[in-house]
Amino acid sequence: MKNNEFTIEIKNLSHFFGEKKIYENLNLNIKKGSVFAFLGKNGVGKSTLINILMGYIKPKNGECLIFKESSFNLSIQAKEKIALLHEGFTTYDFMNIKQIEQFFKPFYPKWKSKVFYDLVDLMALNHNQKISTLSFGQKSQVVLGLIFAQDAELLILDDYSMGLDAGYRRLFIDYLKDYVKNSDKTVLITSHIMSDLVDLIDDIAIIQKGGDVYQDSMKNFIEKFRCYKVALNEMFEEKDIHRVEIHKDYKKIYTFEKLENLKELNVDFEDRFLGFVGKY
Ligand SMILES: Nc1ncnc2c1ncn2[C@@H]1O[C@H](COP(=O)(O)OP(=O)(O)OP(=O)(O)O)[C@@H](O)[C@H]1O
Repeated sequence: MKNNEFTIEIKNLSHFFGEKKIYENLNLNIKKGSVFAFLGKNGVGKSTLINILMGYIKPKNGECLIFKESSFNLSIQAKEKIALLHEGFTTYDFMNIKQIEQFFKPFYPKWKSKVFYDLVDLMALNHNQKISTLSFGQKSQVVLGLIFAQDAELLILDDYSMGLDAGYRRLFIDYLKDYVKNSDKTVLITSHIMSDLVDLIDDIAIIQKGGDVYQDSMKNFIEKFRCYKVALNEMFEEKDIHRVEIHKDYKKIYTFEKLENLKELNVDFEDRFLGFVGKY
């Protein structure tokens, strides 16, 4: 983290779809130079937040600031500094690889053609191949090339992993690490693939159905949110327990408390995340 400036400020944000509450009075600050992950199960409102941040949806209440400007009314100068990868992003399918690079280039003052071709050429495709004829994963790779080539100050990646194979996903994460290293670039990321993310992320917000949001640094969450394996008949005070997971011969207790005389299990981030939000 480079300083105390915020790239994104979300203030008292509330949003509903009809009767359905997505958030109520959500407050989040995303520090300049940090990687922030917005996590949660399917359908809790991750993409909705990104839609609000990009000005596609007007929230019922509250405001979001990006580079200190209202997200609903961003200037062109601010938009030029944001690269957005949206879930289900479709490119201009009728163009070929070369044409799409040429098409995007004039919109972004800091465009880096080399970055685009470095990424795309890893697939060893002919630059004259039409986007519509690429496989789903190959399309995603072209899209990521278009995103990184923008050299944006703020990267917003909504479910970046769609369709990428394991090798390319890792390559992408390595690219992202380089992108943020020694720079003031800020990244907001949502993903369902947790194992990729742990080393990369500074801060997390875990959103739950009904709008409850947990916020902390990744480091604190991993340190403070504990898992214990205990006998089925062992009883605990409700205040000590975040979630109980019942197995055939034992149960797992997930908690922010340090429970004396119990053996803490060494679980990975994905287990902790699932212990926090529940599996189903
Ligand atoms: N325009 C809309 N009208 C009504 N409901 C909507 C609309 N857009 C989203 N929703 C609902 O709001 C909730 C949040 O949707 P959203 O797409 O933000 O979830 P998400 O966390 O990104 O999910 P996923 O992980 O599956 O991508 C869902 O229940 C969805 O059905």
